[in-house]
Parts: sequence; structure tokens; C-alpha cells
Amino acid sequence: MPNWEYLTRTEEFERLGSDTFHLITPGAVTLFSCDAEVIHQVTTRRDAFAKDTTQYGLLAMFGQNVLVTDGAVWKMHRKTTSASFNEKNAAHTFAEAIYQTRGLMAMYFGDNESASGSTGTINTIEEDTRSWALNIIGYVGFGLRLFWPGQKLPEDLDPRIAKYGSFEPPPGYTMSFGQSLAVLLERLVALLAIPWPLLKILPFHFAKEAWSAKENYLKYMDEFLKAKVDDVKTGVKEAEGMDIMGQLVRSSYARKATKDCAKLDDSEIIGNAFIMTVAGHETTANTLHFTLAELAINPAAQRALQQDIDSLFKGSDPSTWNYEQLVNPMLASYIGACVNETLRLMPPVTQMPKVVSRDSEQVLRIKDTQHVLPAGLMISLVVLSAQRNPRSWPTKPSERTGAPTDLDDFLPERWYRATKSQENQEQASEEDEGGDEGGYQGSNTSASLYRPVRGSYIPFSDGPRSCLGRRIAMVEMIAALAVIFQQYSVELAVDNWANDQEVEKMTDEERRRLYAKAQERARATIGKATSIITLKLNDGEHVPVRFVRRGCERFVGDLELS
Ligand code: HEM
Repeated sequence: MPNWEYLTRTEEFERLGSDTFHLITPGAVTLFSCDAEVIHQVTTRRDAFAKDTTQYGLLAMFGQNVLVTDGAVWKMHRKTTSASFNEKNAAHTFAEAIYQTRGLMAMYFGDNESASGSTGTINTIEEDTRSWALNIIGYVGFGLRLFWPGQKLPEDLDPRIAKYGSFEPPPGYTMSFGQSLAVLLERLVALLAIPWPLLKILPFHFAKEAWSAKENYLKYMDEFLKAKVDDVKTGVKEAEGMDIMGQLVRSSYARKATKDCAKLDDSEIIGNAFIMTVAGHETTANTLHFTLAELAINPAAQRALQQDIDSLFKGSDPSTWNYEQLVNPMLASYIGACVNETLRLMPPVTQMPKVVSRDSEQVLRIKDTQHVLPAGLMISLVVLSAQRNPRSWPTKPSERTGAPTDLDDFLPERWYRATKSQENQEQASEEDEGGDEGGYQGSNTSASLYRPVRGSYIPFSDGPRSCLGRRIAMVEMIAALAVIFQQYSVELAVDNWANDQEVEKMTDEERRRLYAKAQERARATIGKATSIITLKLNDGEHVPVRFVRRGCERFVGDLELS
């Protein structure tokens, strides 16, 4: 059953009485596990348990890249691409995320905020967080600045940025760069599933759009590549900031290949630039989207978040925020706890495919027993269930639903629980296979917060093949939450049941009852999310919200809402 891990949470494992089971179908045998110890062994022993790249092959459509390769070829891609993922670039991404989040809020409120201090009802929060992530990925992947509708372009803008950041397609194109990227990512499933010669002639709107986006995108890529190669050849100094494609061009064209570090060819440069946009777009967008929705559903969490933001930033202007000084305190605060909690409940990648080394059988320890797994056995690490597994996470009965555990509830406070033992983590580091795989080497969560047992919290995977972009993804999301909640609150829209004048006249009790309906509906909508490449709401589903200036809340301010 597709999407079973989200629909059933941990029920299938409970029903079978085991955190690890085999599923035997006519075509294959697959081992499924949500057991932290199993996950830890599989993610950290890369040679014994490889990534099942056969499931990602189509993502090489524009060129081989770090996500879809394995073995020595993967190592070469990883080494070359990871050079961009350093703290200096994380700081640049932090600044860009602040800029883009302010652009998003300005789009919602317009130049003059409405007298009520509130936006109208927003039904497009999922699309808007996708645009937010796209604008940042334009910067991360290509060093470009993309703009929001209605945003004035500065007069002294670099002509290259003006050309590619504009909403109008430049001569020779039928889509702007931002639009080609957005449509390409939106139509990714069609581009992956339908052979291109067929896609080109299909008479449907989606096919025409997908084809046109692909053609425009590839043309942009050729143009970018030529321009960046020319820069290297003519000695143009590297610009400050993140630009993965530029860095790949530099490392491939500015030096000779060595035994330790091979050079990427043009198609591999384009392939890697593309895969960064795929890997970093929906994942980050969905996490911000679900965090905003959960905060609208949980007013007490929102107030705790704002308290931490107030004490961290003391009302300062976001453009003055200093990454080096603030990143760790932010990750250790309620801001980090909210993002961790969304990634625990709604991980964008809900299952991770692995395979037992095709060369030899491998031993896997499950509950103190050694099991021999045959070469080539498929494994699925069920991220979603592992992150709600009561045998790995400290838990108590749910105060909200009365369920035996609170692991299906959004509770950022859980990240303030004391960590019982560091043993798992310390031992784990010794067991890790592989050397320096590049990219950020620290932990996913702040050392000051609860440290989950290793293998139980894997939104970014773990071990040598863990997410290359995890640091910048965290940085983007904490920057966005800080910018938004420093000045605004988010409330669920209640238009289905009452208009503004009716709400105005309501008593506190009536408002509480009204908001409870909106909470119930929002929880039901989120409960129907589906994993298609990443976990997100179904087409046509949305959680309607309003942003309000702090102090102008109608519901999430002082009312005691559950
Ligand atoms: C909330 C945001 C994100 C989440 C939850 C996430 C999650 C993941 C996961 C689970 C994997 C492992 C997939 C597998 O092995 O099957 C992965 C790999 C990867 N991610 Fe992310 N990701 C996020 C953001 C990003 C960003 C922003 C970038 C880059 C701009 C990025 C780049 C990559 C790359 C290149 C890989 C492949 C690494 C390799 O195979 O060596 N990710 N990500």
C-alpha cells in the first residue's frame, strides 16, 4: 500500500510485534525496519549496506551526480560537491534566507500593512513556501538572487542578476529562469515517468509545460555554464557567496585532475547543480510549511517560540543578525526545537532504500542476535516510524488525545528532556565507516537539546551518505522562523464558520470553540499528507492561515487553546 508508513505510523510494526520484518512479494524480498539499532548499523556501514541507487537512477536525467551514484564514482562526486557546504557559505545562506523571508512577508502584507494588522486568509502557504525555498536554492545552486512578485528590483542590480532574476523571460526564452525551475520541479514526476520523446508530443497541458520547462532550463544551464567557464578562463575573481555550479566549474576548469580529486565533466556539473535543486527544494519548503501549520494549530508552542526569539534578538533588525554569534543559540532554542519536531513528525523522506552489498552476505545484529542477510537483499529504513517508535523515544500518554504515547503530537518541549546517556552516540562514532565524506561534520541537533538514540532520528539520514545540505537546510529554516515570529503570529483561518465581524463580537469561550474546529480540520488535512518523492499535502488540500502583527492576534494571543 503506497504511503502506508505515514497512514499507519508504527501500527504495522506493532501488529507484527517486531520493529524489523521481511516483506515477500512475487518480485522481491525486502527487509523493513524502524529499529534504531538496525538503522544505525545500516546507515553507518556503507560498504556492507549501500544506498539502493537503482531507485534513484532517473534523477540522473541531466547528468550523473552525487545522489544517484555509488562506490568510487560517488566518492568523487561527493568530494567535489561538498566543497561548497562550509560554514562561510552557511552564513551567506543565512543572510539570503533572511532576505527571502522578509520578501515573503512583504508580499503578504503589501507595502502598507492593513489597518487590522492582519493579512487576509492565505490558502497558498504550501506554494509560497515552495517559492521561498526556490528563491533560496537559486542562490545556493547558481549564486542568483530571485525576487518576489511586486518586489522592486534595485537600480544598481548586477545586469546578470537582473536578467535571470526578472519575471520576464529574456530574449530567446519562453520562461524566466525562476519559472523554468519552478515548473521543472513541479512537473518532476512527469519528467521522470514519461519518456521524453512521448512527453514532447503529448497534447496535454501538463506535458507541454513540463517539456517547455525542461527545454528552457537546459538552455539556461548551457548559458550559465559557458558564462562561468568564461569567468574562470578570463580570470574574473570568484564572487563572495554560495554558487554550487560556479564552484564546480572552478574546481573542474581551474586545475588539473589528480589521483585524489578527479574533475567533473560538463554534464556532471549540470547534473549536480540540478540534483542540489531537487534535493534542497521541496524538503526545506515542506518542513517550513508544516512548521507554520503546526504552530498555527499549537498557540502555546508559538508563544514559547516568540519568547525565545525576543530574548535572543531583543527586537534587533534581522539584517544585522550575525550568523557566527547566533546560529548555535538559535539551534539550542525553541526555534531549533520546532524544526527538529517537524522533521521528526513529518520527515520529507519517509523511507530510505538500501541494499546488502551485492558482493557478499552481511551480518546484522537485531536485539542481540546476529542475522545473516543474503547479498543483494533490499532494505527499507522506515524513517517515519523510527521517529515515532516508543521503544526508542522517551514518551508518556498523550495529554491531547489520551493515546498511550505522545509521539504523534507536535511537542517541541520534548527536545528539552534530559538525555539519559551519551553511550549510543559515542560508540556510534567509532563504528562509522568511511573517512571524511565532506560537508558539515557536526550533529543534526544542538548539543544543548535532547540527543535521540542514534538511528532513531534520521530526517537527514546518517553516516557517510547523510544529507550534504543538512546544515544549510537547518540554517534556512531557523532564519525563516526567527524573521516571521519576531514580528508576526500565525493563526488558522476560521472563515468557514464565522466572518470577521462575527469573530469580533465573540466571547473568549466562543472563540475557543471556533478555533477548536479550525484545529480539528487542520489536523485532519495534515493527517492525509502523502509521500510522492517527499511528504506533502495532496493536490488541492491546504491549511488556510492568516498572519497577524504581534499584539493583533484574535486567537493565538492570550486565549488558552489546546
Ligand atoms: C529539510 C531539508 C532536507 C532534508 C530533510 C533532506 C534529507 C535528505 C536525506 C534523507 C538524504 C538521504 C537520501 C538517501 O540516502 O536515500 C539526503 C541526501 C542528500 N541531500 Fe538532503 N535534505 C534536505 C535538504 C537538502 C539541501 C538544502 C540540499 C542541498 C542544497 C541537500 C542535498 C542533498 C544531497 C546532495 C544528498 C545526497 C548525498 C549523498 O548521497 O552523498 N539536501 N537528504
